[in-house]
Amino acid sequence: MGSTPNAAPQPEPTPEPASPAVPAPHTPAGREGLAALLAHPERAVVALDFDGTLADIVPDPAKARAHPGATAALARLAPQLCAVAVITGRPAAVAVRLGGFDGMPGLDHLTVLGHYGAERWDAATGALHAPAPHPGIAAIQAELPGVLDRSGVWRGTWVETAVERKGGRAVAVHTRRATDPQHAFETLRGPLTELAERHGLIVEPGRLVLELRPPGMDKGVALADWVRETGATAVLYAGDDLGDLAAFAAIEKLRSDGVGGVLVCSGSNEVTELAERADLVVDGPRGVVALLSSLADRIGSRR
Ligand SMILES: O=P(O)(O)OC[C@H]1O[C@H](O[C@H]2O[C@H](CO)[C@@H](O)[C@H](O)[C@H]2O)[C@H](O)[C@@H](O)[C@@H]1O
Repeated sequence: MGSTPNAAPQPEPTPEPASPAVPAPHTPAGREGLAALLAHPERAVVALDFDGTLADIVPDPAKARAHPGATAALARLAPQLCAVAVITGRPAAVAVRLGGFDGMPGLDHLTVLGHYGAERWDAATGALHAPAPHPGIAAIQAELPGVLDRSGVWRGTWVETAVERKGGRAVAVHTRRATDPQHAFETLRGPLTELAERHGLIVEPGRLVLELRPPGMDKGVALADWVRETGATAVLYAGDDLGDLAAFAAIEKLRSDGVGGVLVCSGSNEVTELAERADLVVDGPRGVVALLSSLADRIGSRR
């Protein structure tokens, strides 16, 4: 048997692209937290914010969706960890729908803590636990048109789409589509704070949004309770907005109690406070997907 003289030369097989390394935190505490997570992933948890972290920011909140690849990356990582959660200002059911989480293989034990932790949805049971609406919300909805009208900050078109009703449990006033979004945000902040306080509510400022919601819960309380419930020895949290600072503070506290922690900022030019406190800054939701994928690859390669 000789070789076939006229056979076309076979191309060299293309090597599998090497999976990118897990990005290194720039702080010693973050490196320690990541080392703890990688040493015992089965005892580690990952929690993520939704808008701006798992989903790109878009002008219409109803049109937000998980960044392409985000849900799949989380689903690949989740079975290798003790637990994963999404902690969001959205109603839990809305985040589940926008994220495409329900029924996603790999996310069968996902927990979604909505309304800053006041609501809870568990993929394992499909059950949604939500408190009764705060009575102040109905009063606010009635007074809000007058307050917005008196502020005089819009040009007639955006105000109809500025109010997000959030299932009757909170009201978010968005200024992203105003003629001058930052000016509208600053002009509305005082009157909306006065309105909220008069009805026993608080104002949660976010990325060109002022949310009027019940007090008594925040992402820090929600994250700390959930981490305690899982018994995790390491936790990574990723967020992008001011509401995520409470979760960062909770991780700093957990670290002082001996739990490894990694603070990840999904970077943007709209909010700088998180980047200043984070152990690792990634390039928005795209960077979060890359981080989740690199963790899934790294942990998976050792099994
Ligand atoms: O905790 P999160 O998951 O970050 O949710 C916080 C608020 O995010 C949403 O608003 C933001 O995303 C919108 C869609 O991209 C964008 O239009 C808006 O400017 C952002 O502030 C959401 O609409 C709010 O209800 C959430 O409370």
